[in-house]
Amino acid sequence: MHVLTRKLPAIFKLNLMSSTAIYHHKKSFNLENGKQLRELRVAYQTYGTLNANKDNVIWACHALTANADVADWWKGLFGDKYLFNPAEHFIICANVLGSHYGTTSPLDTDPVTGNPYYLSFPEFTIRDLAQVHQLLAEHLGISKIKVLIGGSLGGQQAAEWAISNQIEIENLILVACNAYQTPWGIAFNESQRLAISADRSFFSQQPDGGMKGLQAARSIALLSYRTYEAYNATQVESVNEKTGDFRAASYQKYQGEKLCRRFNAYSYWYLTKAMDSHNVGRGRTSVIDALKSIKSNTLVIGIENDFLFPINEQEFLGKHIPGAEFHSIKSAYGHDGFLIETDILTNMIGTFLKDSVNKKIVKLHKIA
Ligand SMILES: CC(=O)SCCNC(=O)CCNC(=O)[C@H](O)C(C)(C)COP(=O)(O)OP(=O)(O)OC[C@H]1O[C@@H](n2cnc3c(N)ncnc32)[C@H](O)[C@@H]1OP(=O)(O)O
Ligand SMILES: N[C@@H](CCO)C(=O)O
Repeated sequence: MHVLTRKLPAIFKLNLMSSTAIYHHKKSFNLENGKQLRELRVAYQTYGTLNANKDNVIWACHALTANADVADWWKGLFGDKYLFNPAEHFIICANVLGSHYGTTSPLDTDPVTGNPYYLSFPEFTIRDLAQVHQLLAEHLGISKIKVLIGGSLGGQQAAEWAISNQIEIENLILVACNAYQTPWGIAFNESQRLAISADRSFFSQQPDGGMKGLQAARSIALLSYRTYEAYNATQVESVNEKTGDFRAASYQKYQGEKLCRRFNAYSYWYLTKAMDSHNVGRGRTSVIDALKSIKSNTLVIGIENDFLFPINEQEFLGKHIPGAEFHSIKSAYGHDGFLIETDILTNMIGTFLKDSVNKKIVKLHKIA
């Protein structure tokens, strides 16, 4: 199978209007669990220019398998002709800790042993991912973010970062995410890790170890990202005569292979564990108190038929984040709709940001 022999992907497809950079954090990075990474490298991409007032920063946090090139994976919302465009904004997106698209990951060499980490990479949490964003912001001299946005695992990071209150975040946009990972979400992730660990090559500690397992993991994950309706709309057979070789089966295999062409099982393993760790209440008085501490103007968007992060999870965020607006959208795609329904997101977010500017003007008038 080609999935077992394929080389790891090139780190980035370069985007012409953007610039890609690496931040080398010169000190050790302390993880929430008390462990340390002696070296930390963060790959990030910027688009546009920071203005003189340093108040045009749009920071996007990516989901499980994406990378720093937000104009590629969130095209329609980010890019030249879109709501978040480089002519107006200074857009930043960093590849998360543990992902191999340029940031320190299990495929890197452990400076202590001189060998690649693979399964000796320390576990990390969503809070650690947010802390890495904070370090990058400090390195870039950014003390105010106009809009912090993320969907799914990206939204989890954005929520954690906002709660940490280390940087001013004027507007926070949380899409298809939650305040803590539910038993349902953890069960999906564990099932995917079971698939990976059933592939004994995962323990070979090679860059392409666990690829058959990763293929199965993506197939399981896809069921949580999509819907019954979507499969009926796209994978239904045109004839009744078949007893095998079904389209839906080939789709699952293909989607698994497609991920294996651009991802690795070790990053996937650690990132799903980070997702499981998500709980904004950990070490704080409660989940609700943590949400109540958010100071940003917040928009929460949920997808009505999101099977993985059901809409009640976003309603909960909207209810407990002070002054938050909550909206729901319909998407045939279910959870993955957050990556695809960019026209709806553009309208919703555009209106929210305009209203937020108007509210600010009214507030200033009142003060004057
Ligand atoms: C460096 C990089 O690679 S950038 C990384 C890009 N990805 C990310 O950032 C992660 C976020 N993105 C995603 O999760 C996804 O791309 C999404 C959700 C946005 C869209 O998912 P897609 O897989 O593109 O869409 P969809 O589910 O409609 O599947 C279409 C694909 O399945 C194939 N397909 C459809 N039906 C079948 C079938 N019955 N059998 C086999 N293949 C099938 C199509 O030919 C198409 O193939 P292609 O992707 O090679 O063109
Ligand atoms: N489809 C997304 C995961 C769902 O949030 C990704 O591959 O990053």
